[in-house]
Amino acid sequence: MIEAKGLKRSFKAKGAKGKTIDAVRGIDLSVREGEIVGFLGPNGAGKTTTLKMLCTLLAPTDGSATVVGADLRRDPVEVRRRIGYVSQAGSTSPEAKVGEEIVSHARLYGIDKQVAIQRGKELLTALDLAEIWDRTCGSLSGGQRRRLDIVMGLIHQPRLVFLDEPSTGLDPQSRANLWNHIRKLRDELGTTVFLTTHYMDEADSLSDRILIIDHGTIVAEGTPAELKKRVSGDTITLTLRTEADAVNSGGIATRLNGADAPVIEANVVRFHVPDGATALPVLLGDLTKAGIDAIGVDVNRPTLDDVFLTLTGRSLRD
Ligand SMILES: Nc1ncnc2c1ncn2[C@@H]1O[C@H](COP(=O)(O)OP(=O)(O)OP(=O)(O)O)[C@@H](O)[C@H]1O
Repeated sequence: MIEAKGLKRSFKAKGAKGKTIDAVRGIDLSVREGEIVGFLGPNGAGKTTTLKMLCTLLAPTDGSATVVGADLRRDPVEVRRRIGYVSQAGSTSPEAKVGEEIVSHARLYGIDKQVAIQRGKELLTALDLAEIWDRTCGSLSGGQRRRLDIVMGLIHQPRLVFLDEPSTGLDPQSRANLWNHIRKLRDELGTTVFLTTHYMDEADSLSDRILIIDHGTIVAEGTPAELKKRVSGDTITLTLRTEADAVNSGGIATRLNGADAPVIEANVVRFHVPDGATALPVLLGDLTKAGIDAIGVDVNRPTLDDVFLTLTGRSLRD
């Protein structure tokens, strides 16, 4: 669906003569049919610039790409026909009726009015919006409007859709609902989805594969589970009855396969193991054998923020 090599985009910095900002510094990326790929990075990392290049809205300074089989530089018109693009700002005007917006948008792609009405109604139903055809766009909730934006982006049946920060501004319930609908689109229509986000929970729960971008460069890629495995493993936190038990437990913990040096604070012991789920029964067995009674145990899996922190030394939240 996407094959990009050395994509680069620089901007002239305002006010500073001759100075340039390297927003995207030569990235390679590849997206397979049917995948949901999340492009995750902090503000200013280069996500929107990359997306706009792939959607033909911004010319690359260097590099090349094929998008749904069409060459980005030589055949941008064909790329545009084959993709859907849902911008952060959305594409509906508040006073227009939903049905009219859908039909006039479809007409831009040369779609016959009757076909547009039929497809529009099917897509609205698929996104749980069956009843809104005659409503004005401005009367919809934030979550409904985002889903309507997606309907507009899909009206010409693209095989690949780009979503720029799809859930920005939505409450937690509407975000989770939107994610379910995006997954359903992929499952039922087979639409490939490429989305940008700076929310790690969005990337984590929605993406089959994540590309992490920082300062215009892709710093890691993989499934959410693969990326988290790159962090020093799971954290086990043991709470014991006494400080002496904590010291003894620390000694037992170091004998676990792949465990790092434990940090002991009063009656709490904290350390990392490659896989908490397999280490825990062994640890609890060893503690029982030593006559030590743990009063609390927690296993925490790394988050994508831990991944970003390990890779860049900064938090995604900063
Ligand atoms: N038209 C422009 N002129 C000058 N600089 C720009 C322009 N567009 C983007 N930049 C700069 O390029 C860098 C990357 O911006 P971009 O919008 O791609 O980041 P982003 O990861 O999408 O961030 P956000 O999450 O805030 O949307 C930033 O430093 C930004 O200030």
